[in-house]
Amino acid sequence: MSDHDTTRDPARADRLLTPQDVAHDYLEVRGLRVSFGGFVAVDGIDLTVVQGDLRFLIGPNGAGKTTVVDAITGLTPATGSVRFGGTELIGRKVHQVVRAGVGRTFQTASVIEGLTVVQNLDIAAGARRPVHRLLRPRRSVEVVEEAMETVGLAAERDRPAGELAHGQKQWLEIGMLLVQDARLLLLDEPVAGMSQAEREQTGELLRTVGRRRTVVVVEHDMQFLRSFADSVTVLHQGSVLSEGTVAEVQADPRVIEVYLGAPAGTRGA
Ligand SMILES: Nc1ncnc2c1ncn2[C@@H]1O[C@H](COP(=O)(O)OP(=O)(O)OP(=O)(O)O)[C@@H](O)[C@H]1O
Repeated sequence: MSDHDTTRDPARADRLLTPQDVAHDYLEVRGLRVSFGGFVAVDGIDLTVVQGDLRFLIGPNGAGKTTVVDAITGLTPATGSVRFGGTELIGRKVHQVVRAGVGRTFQTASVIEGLTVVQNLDIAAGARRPVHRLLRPRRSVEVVEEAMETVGLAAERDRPAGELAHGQKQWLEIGMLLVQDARLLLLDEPVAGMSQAEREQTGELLRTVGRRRTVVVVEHDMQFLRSFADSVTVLHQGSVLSEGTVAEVQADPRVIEVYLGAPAGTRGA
């Protein structure tokens, strides 16, 4: 764990889930296809991600990374199959995908700036709570407290989210996914704009969270990827170009040609 990481309690992240929650969890994408008008943005992608394998999704600008996340989460119509926890997600509405245990963050944090950390988490906890659990606030309080510890924001609980540092807002968003019982987390450029110290803390947080959840990280930051990725999928022009460990992918001539060898600006770094 990083030197900066004094407030997190990894055991708490695990206590948010029961063994039954995670028994069948893995993401299985088959033949995923998305087209906008006549333009095919995602062209028949296969992707399998298991719990405990911190997967990074990389590729040049326009490769289709965000569109894949949009398709999995129901924001963009798609064909093919996306299964998580035994549930088919294609054709489901956004709120149904959330109920199936899938959560995402966006490139720009979407916390409610005028509300405090704890209020943001409370709202997120309520969003997915089934009606029969609305009458059980104590469990919700516990879940919120545990999530706050996990993401290292317990000391900031009563601060308005708008006053948080950039990195802290991203951690709050991840906390909001934890209280929603998200078991598949899809994170779009979580360390963009962060300081080095914040990146390290975020990496450690993702490791902790990813131990018992399925986590996919869309990221351009190669240093961050080298430090924290367990495995990598490289997209190019809507298809999977390469997949493997960081070392395997970095040594793949096709990846060097279209991505790693490209000027940093075209990688969106
Ligand atoms: N709503 C849309 N309508 C039309 N084309 C779109 C739409 N959304 C994305 N695209 C196109 O689909 C392709 C894939 O875009 P996407 O945003 O998924 O790429 P990306 O790999 O996430 O890129 P970046 O690294 O720049 O975020 C691009 O050519 C993009 O212009």
